[in-house]
Amino acid sequence: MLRSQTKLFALGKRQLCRSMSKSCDLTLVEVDDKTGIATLTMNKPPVNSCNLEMMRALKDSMKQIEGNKSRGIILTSSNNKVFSSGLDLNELRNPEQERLVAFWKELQEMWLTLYLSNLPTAAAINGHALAVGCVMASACEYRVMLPGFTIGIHATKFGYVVPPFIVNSYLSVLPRPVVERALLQGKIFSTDEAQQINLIDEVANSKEEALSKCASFIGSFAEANPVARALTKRQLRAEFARTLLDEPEAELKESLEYITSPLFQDSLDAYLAKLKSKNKK
Ligand SMILES: CC/C=C\CC/C=C/CC(=O)SCCNC(=O)CCNC(=O)[C@H](O)C(C)(C)COP(=O)(O)OP(=O)(O)OC[C@H]1O[C@@H](n2cnc3c(N)ncnc32)[C@H](O)[C@@H]1OP(=O)(O)O
Repeated sequence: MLRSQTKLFALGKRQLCRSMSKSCDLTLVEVDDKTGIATLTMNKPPVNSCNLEMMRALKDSMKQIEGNKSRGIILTSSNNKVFSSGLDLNELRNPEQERLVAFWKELQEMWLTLYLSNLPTAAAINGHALAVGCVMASACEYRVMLPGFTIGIHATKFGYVVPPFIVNSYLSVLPRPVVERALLQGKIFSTDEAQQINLIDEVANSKEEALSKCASFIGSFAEANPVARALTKRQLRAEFARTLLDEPEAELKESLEYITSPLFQDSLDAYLAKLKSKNKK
């Protein structure tokens, strides 16, 4: 069942099929009646930062789409400047333990749901995709990005030791030496740079074009048996998901210890202050 903060639209009929929410809709799902492809739009102003509720809405939307027998998922953003600014840093700052546990579990589950989705997945990256924003795009099978934006995992710049499943997200797209350098530098790539290293597959000049290229990619599996495709994908991806499938509690414990450490909290304070001061100048 759809959880709150998610809407399901049927594009062909242009009508709202189902809405469980009277508050802000963090995700929007539109299914194209002709192609059967679902577009999952992140819709959390101002910059699609992923707090607990956002990640839950994303996970639930993906499950809903899978349950509706759609042919594929295109992940995109309602903000034409920002695809996603990654984790909501406010969730990590002086966190309350119970919420932090729920938050981190939701990150693990949301990533597993996307990374191991039975359906073909593609990201129409119509804005900056930073940190977990980049991780979500990398978890998809195909990426189309608009020019003039940035993408990358810069966690080391704000004092975070990148956890293995995030490293693996990059490793499933990029060669190991490139991953090592990018993560250690906290490198953020321009659209052109991302295309040069194959972090993205194509560049599109508009969101419509990006969605269309993603739909063509998903359409390329028309001849594949969906069950065989899904099981083969799972087999190919299982190794990189192993830590979270087998030992989520261990990963959780390690991440929580790190997030609550003075080393990380001090770095985060400084980073957040810098982020806020940008808007006061
Ligand atoms: C714990 C680590 C786990 C694993 C390791 C690897 C993964 C890392 C985890 C993450 O994902 S941490 C998130 C890191 N993300 C960022 O550092 C992004 C920072 N944001 C930006 O660079 C910019 O906001 C932007 C390029 C995305 C968009 O720029 P612009 O359109 O100019 O918007 P503003 O900068 O004015 O932002 C509006 C508003 O939103 C606040 N904000 C932005 N990003 C975040 C965020 N990730 N979490 C919380 N809040 C965020 C920003 O401070 C502004 O707030 P005001 O109150 O000043 O309006």
